[in-house]
Amino acid sequence: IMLLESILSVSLTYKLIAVVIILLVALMLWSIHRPSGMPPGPRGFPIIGSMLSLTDNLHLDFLQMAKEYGDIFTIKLGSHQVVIVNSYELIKETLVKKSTDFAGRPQSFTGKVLSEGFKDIAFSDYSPAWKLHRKIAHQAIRNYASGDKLENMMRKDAIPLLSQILEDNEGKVIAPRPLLFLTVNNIVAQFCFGQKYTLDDPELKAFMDIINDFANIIGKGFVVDVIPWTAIFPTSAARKFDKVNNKYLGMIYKKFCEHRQKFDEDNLNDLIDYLLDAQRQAKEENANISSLTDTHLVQTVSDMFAAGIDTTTHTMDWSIIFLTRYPDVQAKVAREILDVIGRDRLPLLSDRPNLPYCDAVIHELMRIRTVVPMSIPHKALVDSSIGGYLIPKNTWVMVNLWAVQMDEKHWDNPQEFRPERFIDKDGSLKAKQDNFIPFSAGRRVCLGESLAKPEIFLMFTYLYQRFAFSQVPGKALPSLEGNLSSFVLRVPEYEVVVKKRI
Ligand code: HEM
Repeated sequence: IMLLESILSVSLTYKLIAVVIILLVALMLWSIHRPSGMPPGPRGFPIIGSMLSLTDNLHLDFLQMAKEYGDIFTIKLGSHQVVIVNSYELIKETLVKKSTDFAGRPQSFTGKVLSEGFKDIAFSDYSPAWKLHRKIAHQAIRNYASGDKLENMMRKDAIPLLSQILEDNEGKVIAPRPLLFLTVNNIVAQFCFGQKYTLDDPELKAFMDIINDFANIIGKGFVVDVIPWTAIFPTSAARKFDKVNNKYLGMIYKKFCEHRQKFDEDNLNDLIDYLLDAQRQAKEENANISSLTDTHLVQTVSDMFAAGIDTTTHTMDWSIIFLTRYPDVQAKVAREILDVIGRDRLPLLSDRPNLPYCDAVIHELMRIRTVVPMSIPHKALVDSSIGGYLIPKNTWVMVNLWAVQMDEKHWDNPQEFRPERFIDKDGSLKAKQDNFIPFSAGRRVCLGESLAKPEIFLMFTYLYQRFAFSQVPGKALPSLEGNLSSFVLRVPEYEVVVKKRI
């Protein structure tokens, strides 16, 4: 009897093991299963999908994969099927023609922490609250950071400070990054909360460290964003991320509270004032303020601040790197500015139509090193399609802006830095071009485009009117290779020699 019992129990154990193995295999097969009708692509491994085949520079990986799988393909990242769209036509179908279908945002772990539960603009899903905050932020840009307001802000404070520092360093080797950060920070911080900084201000340094820390910690994303159950293993990176995020939000909350204390509805000066006034109006009208809580307001400021500084600083960094490598282009830019504007006054926004070469160089810089090359991930809000392929509801969709701006079918020798490609036969800037969408397109198009474009134009023309940048003697030219990290194509540390031009 004992022998029979042990045989039965062994076989029961084996049966159980067999059942577990079958379930695991089924789970693994299910995890790499792709609904039929979706775009083709690599199958990947169970659980991790194709994560191991990706580098930091996703835009380059995806461009390479498009050669094998086509302009639209599906890749499994952890537990998510992600559709990658690589051509202008298909991106237009996704973001413009089917704008509402794909206006969602994946509800990622990182996004949730950064946005205190998706109460911001950039990470929150398509919703009435998102629409409301986009509208308010847009109006605030129009009121406080466009046209004359922006021009005056830059001429009065941000640019003289930058000029002074560069003049003090005449003929010396400089690292432009902190100076560009200071300038852009002064513009965005003035717009957001009326603050100006000097280079040695500890608060400026704290903001700069926070933005660098975010870039280093978040990198291409956390595993937990694509394999959510790994959240049960708190990593040191996750702890560091929490710490930096709390420090950052703490600084924005401080500005917010200071503004609340001295709020005067008849004297609105910046984004925070404007948001507080929107909240006040909603309260007075007894409207539902569930999407105008203090957290929502702080999150709008946090988004504008974070999205507005890194992008523009790195665009200006790329300008110095390319124009140092192409001194003939730099000389031509300076000649055009001096011919049209002269030496005695600073450039104005109204000079733009008369500076087509400068405009073409800015366009070419934003084409060849688009600073947000993979945009921000989108999500299908309904069952839809792209290029005839099925895209089920909730699928993550990423558009490869880099692939569009490097498309050999549209751009002649796209790797070549050639501003003339944006100039017409009659010498003027070409009209709006297809295949040039550095700010993305459709409902989620960059909210700060109307601030970034004039800001970059003014900074660019101010800089090259007054200063020349050149290679540090005996040192290699700064690298043209960027590194994609938390959405931005970052410039590696670099140095140049600065000389006064006028
Ligand atoms: C060179 C400068 C900039 C570039 C190239 C750029 C590019 C982009 C891109 C590609 C997106 C993603 C659009 C999408 O999801 O399809 C985006 C979103 C966004 N940008 Fe910018 N950006 C720049 C500057 C700015 C500035 C100056 C601000 C604000 C002051 C800003 C605020 C935002 C916000 C809030 C979003 C999220 C919009 C939403 O989800 O509805 N950006 N930007």
